[in-house]
Amino acid sequence: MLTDPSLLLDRTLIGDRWIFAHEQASFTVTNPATGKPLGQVPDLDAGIAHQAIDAAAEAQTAWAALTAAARAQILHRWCELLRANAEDLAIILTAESGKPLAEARGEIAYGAAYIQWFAEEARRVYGETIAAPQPNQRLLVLKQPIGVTTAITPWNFPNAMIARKVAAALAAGCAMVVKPAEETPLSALAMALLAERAGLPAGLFSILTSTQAEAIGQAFCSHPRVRKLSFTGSTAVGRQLLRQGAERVLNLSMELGGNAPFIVFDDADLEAAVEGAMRSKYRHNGQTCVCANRLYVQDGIYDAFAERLAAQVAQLRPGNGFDEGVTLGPLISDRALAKVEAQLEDARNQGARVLSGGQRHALGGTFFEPTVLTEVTAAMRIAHEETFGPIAPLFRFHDEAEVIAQANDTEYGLAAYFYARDLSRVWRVAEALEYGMVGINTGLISTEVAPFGGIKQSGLGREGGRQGIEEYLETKYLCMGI
Ligand SMILES: NC(=O)C1=CN([C@@H]2O[C@H](COP(=O)(O)OP(=O)(O)OC[C@H]3O[C@@H](n4cnc5c(N)ncnc54)[C@H](OP(=O)(O)O)[C@@H]3O)[C@@H](O)[C@H]2O)C=CC1
Ligand SMILES: O=C(O)CCCC(=O)O
Repeated sequence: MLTDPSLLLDRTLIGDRWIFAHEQASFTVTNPATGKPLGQVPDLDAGIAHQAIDAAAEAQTAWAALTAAARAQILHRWCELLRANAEDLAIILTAESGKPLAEARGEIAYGAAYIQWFAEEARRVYGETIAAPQPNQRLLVLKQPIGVTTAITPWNFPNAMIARKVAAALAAGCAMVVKPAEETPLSALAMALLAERAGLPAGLFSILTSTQAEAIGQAFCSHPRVRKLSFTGSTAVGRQLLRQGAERVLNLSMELGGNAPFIVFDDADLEAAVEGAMRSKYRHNGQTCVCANRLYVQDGIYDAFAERLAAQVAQLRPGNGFDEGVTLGPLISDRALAKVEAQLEDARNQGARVLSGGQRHALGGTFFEPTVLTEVTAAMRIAHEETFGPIAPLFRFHDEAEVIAQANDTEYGLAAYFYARDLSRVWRVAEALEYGMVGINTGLISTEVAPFGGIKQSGLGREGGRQGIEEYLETKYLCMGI
């Protein structure tokens, strides 16, 4: 099935050494759509994490000493290889994540775009001079790479979440050791192989395939050479890593959970709002941190919106991501399925009405019917918890102040969306929403050129945009007497 079968790996790269699954403990990667095994990868422990970090420390100094242009050249080559092998990478990604092939192709393009972006940004790292308070002083600010960095990434974007961390780190002159999610290590391994083929020196990008997430997290937080940890995943694990990192005052970037409100005002373009809701809610079957989680619709168009949304949702086709016409894959795990079912049951018990879907899909496994719920209220679990699944709960609201208060009534602050045409309202609402990212009359906000990240308990720091490389740079002030 793959044009280049060597991209499907049963070994991982630690420093300059490829470690094979058969050499030691290993684990099986399965296709969530079929439950069938895809292969074995090494199950590495904290001891190997230390080795990877030591190798990173050894390689990083020489890497940082290269010119930005030289680092950029290797990143550009890596990006070209990702693009040249895009179809194979998308196939691997669909197989391990369940994402429909068209979405997987989109993710490979998205990941490659981050690598290109940071290859370009490598040459745009600027210091500054400051007007000195004394005539015999000169004050300067330098930017220097932070050093050895680590990352822990989730299963929902097995390529792009790694790409946007490691490309920024490498561009800045850092090395990175990555622990990918246990469910989706194969995309990460293919990326590492292509980085090696692009000429990236050994040690700068190691992949720790492992089922021992907690021990690896502890190794990343405690090893004295590690200067930074960048994490994407649940808020609960993010909090734990923040606590662990506090011991060494570790530099931490956190991209955590969301509970995105999607607000439709009476004056919105109804068709556009429905289309935006479909894109935002059902991307990767609802399993992204920026997916619409709570849909607030104003009284005047509530029924029309609900009816149109349900009609669109009925067109979605769950199935194996490799099958023609499939638009929704399975949920990633039984745990994810149980969470979706529990939220749905709670909502129903408290009076929500199922307009469409509402149960496990006839396909079995972890497939769930795309669902639209009406008459949802703030008392329900679904109003407060991230769903990470294909349920669109519709809340009814009357006025702007009320919906802003409800939208902000959450510990999360990642993405928010709204549809409105009145220009004054657009500004008011955009400014009042307590979120790191706001989509206005659009359901898709992600791009490599803009800063991605959240406020409140959705995270710390930004990825992508010109801000992304800053996360991997230290600021050094020089005070010179002359
Ligand atoms: N912000 C986002 O993009 C994401 C948010 N989520 C949210 O989190 C929920 C649960 O998803 P889940 O996949 O379990 O997310 P987790 O936060 O558990 O997993 C994300 C990554 O963290 C690793 N990890 C897990 N526990 C620890 C630990 N104690 N120390 C260090 N690393 C750890 C995981 O490894 P391993 O795979 O080996 O367990 C994985 O690589 C979702 O339903 C969703 O609400 C989930 C994924 C992404
Ligand atoms: O869900 C996530 O893990 C965030 C990535 C989504 C995106 O970049 O749009």
